[in-house]
Amino acid sequence: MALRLALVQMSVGINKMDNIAHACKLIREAANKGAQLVALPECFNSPYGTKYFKEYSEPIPGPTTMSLAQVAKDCKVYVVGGSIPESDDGHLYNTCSVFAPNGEIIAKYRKMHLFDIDVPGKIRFQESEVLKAGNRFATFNAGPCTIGIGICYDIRFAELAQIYAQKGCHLLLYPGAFNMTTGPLHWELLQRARALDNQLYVAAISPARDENASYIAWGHTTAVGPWGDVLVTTDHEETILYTDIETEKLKQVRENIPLNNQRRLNVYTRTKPVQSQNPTTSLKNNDMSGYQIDVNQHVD
Ligand SMILES: NC(=O)CCC(=O)C(=O)O
Repeated sequence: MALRLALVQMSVGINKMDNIAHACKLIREAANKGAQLVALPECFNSPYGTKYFKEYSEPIPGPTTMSLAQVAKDCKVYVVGGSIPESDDGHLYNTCSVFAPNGEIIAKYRKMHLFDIDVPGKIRFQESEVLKAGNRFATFNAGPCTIGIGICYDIRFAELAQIYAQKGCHLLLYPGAFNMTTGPLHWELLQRARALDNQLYVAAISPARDENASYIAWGHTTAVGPWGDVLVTTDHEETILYTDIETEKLKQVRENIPLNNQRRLNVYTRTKPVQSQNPTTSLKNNDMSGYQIDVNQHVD
């Protein structure tokens, strides 16, 4: 049994209500062409940039998610609502909501790894200046598939994908907006790496490129199979890509190359986090100083 997926590489402008209406129109188009699950890009109701997030933010449920809930219900499709700037309790998050064909929100994921990079002379971006990171995984079931959600920069963290694989995911969806510096080399490579590491499907959904935007997206929405093969991809214009997710393929690849039975977990166990020496300070969410792989460990 297969799940027909539509990946919507949509143009995003500065008018929030127009962006929402455009997303709904494209979801209807994909559903009319037989898609059972329609996925939108990162930050589809707002231009992508720290200066925009507060102005475009809204609670969930709010105008954007209520519109997506309605279109999911009208079209009887799953909708992976890319991401939007979410406001909650005085904080902003980069959040993906997932809707069932009856319009209910069945999963919500807040970007866990914020996009903070500095490549001198090329790109500096610090999501953490305005956003707070989420701490929760999000999976849901659609037909034969279990699906895990990450957002853009999250794809760089192999651990997240591995945890989703352990949770039984067949497909990982990453709404994303890579840039013109990292996109050309890293965007597809990371999708293929996560797919191959975990022997599952991966898809990443970008906005279409707007050369006049302050942040220029790479585009190239893509889906990769469990063999690491690119199933469908595109350049940077607005378009909708379609592909079928066949859960049986995972079984076949995992029988051919049985990584899951061959891991040497006893050899490469992680040590537990050490307690802070100073009782007045505790480990922050992103403080990995207490974690390490014991490189001297060996098992005879
Ligand atoms: N929106 C993002 O998280 C961008 C991530 C990105 O471009 C990267 O290189 O990583």
